[in-house]
Amino acid sequence: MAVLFRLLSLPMLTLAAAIQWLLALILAPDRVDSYSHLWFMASILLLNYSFGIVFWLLLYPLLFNPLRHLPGPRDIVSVVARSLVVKDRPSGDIFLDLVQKYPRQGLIGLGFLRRTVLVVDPRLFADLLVHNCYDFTKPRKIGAFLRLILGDGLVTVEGNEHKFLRKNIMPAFHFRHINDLYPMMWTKAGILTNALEREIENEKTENPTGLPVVEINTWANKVTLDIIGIAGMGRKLNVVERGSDPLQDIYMALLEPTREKLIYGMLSFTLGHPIVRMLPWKMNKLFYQLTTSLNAIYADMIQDKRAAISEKADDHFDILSLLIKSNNFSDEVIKDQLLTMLAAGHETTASAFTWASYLLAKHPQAQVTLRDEISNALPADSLTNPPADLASILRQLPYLNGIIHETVRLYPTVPITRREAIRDTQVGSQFIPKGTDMVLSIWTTNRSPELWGADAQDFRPERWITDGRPNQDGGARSNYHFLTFLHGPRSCIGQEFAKAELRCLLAALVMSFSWELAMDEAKVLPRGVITIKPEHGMYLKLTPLNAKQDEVGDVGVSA
Ligand code: HEM
Repeated sequence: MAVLFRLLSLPMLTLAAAIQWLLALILAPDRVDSYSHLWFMASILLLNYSFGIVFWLLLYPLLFNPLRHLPGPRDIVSVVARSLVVKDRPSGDIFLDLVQKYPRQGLIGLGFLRRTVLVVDPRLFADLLVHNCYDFTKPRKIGAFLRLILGDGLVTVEGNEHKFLRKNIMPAFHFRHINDLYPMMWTKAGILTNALEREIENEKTENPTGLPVVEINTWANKVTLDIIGIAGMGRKLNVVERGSDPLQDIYMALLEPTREKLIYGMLSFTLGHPIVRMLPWKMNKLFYQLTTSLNAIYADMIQDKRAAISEKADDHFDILSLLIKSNNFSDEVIKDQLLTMLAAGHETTASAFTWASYLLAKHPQAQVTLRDEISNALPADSLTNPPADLASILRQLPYLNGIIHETVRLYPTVPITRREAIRDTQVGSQFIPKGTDMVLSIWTTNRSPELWGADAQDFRPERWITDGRPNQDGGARSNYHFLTFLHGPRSCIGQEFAKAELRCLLAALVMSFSWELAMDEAKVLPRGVITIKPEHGMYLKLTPLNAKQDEVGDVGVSA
């Protein structure tokens, strides 16, 4: 099949036309001379290309494609592209509709040419994500787009380069190391609640008759950036206290899900970014400027860190120190890892925190239950005076952990992922030819009634609790029914880090405020090119529970 693809590709058809023209010149020069050479060549090219078009658009999909028997829609604009720009409903729901339309299928074929496959049966995920993991890579067009923002970091590199990097970065995400980060995360959570109280006070002063309302997603981005700033680079960014930071401004501008950005992402995924980059479109300039600024900021940070390490003024165990001290990587490679860690490590968790606040606003009783659980487990002054075993207390709280897992089940920050087969391979008993685009809808799997039962779409933190203790599978029959962090060698390296952050942030928030939604619920729509966040922000009315707490001190990390 791979040979067929190569033989009938555009360059090969062009080469064949050139060879036919030469042969004609040698074998029948008189007949060729009776036409203009240009006209003759154009006719041969047209003939070859027409054959290519008939083959690829008709013969291949109907007679030769090994995926032709798969059930599924044969639309010209694939559902994958349409899902990015769908209006008024979550993009992931389009795949849920599809799975309902083609019930009990392991694989669903997509698009007219049947070059894309939606993997539905969780038993097949193991082949894609674990057993034959390195037979698949991120699709080239998507990889090129991701590289704009994430550089050649852990998310975008492939094969042996990926194995080597992952092994070297893994120690920063070790269980013990995450445990050591809890006090810092807790302090940052306290700083956030103080900042929120101040914002509410300011709003009350400025507008005494109005309702003090807070847009929580922006605050979530600030606090998670502060946390990854320390864990990733040993840097105190202090965005929550300072109100803004160039890094935060750049990430907001890059990842804010506007319609124009969604269309830009969709076109880059379908046509390829090199083509989109040639269009006279202000988005190209914007992306270029933002990513150039990011690269410059990280290059400076690496210089500073190298200087601190060589002066022995750095005893941190952050990701940047770890990579520099390993002596395995150039500054360029390290910069790309920072690009990846900072983006993958703050926006994702910020979004999960935002969705958890939303779900708790919609379910006031769950908020009360969580508050009771936290106040029974932690002393009242614990925001300023945390217990020594904070990490183990928070890790064992059933309702807190249930809320976190249920939130990321219903709102997986990365709702869809794709892979391209880089060689002929197999998923279950289905032969997958090289070049096939495999789609995994995390959103659909996590919300599937077949896998999670009739209440799959409901918010039920209790499904993550067994005999009063947190469980890890939500009562599902297989790990593969919960895909939020994926599985296997390309699973999320930061999942325990994210859960630790969410435990601290949610516990601190629920200890300090009660809250309700302060916007029209119809406007709460998850949207984004790579990760999802609320398209119109998340406005909450927060009511402080206690008198203002003492200012929370800063963490002992030097810049
Ligand atoms: C709720 C929060 C998070 C969610 C839902 C999430 C989800 C994911 C998913 C689905 C992937 C696989 C993407 C793919 O292959 O298509 C992934 C990979 C990754 N995540 Fe996360 N993530 C979260 C938080 C974090 C954090 C906090 C960090 C770092 C501090 C992080 C770092 C990474 C990295 C480096 C990869 C690439 C791993 C590899 O390919 O080896 N993530 N994440």
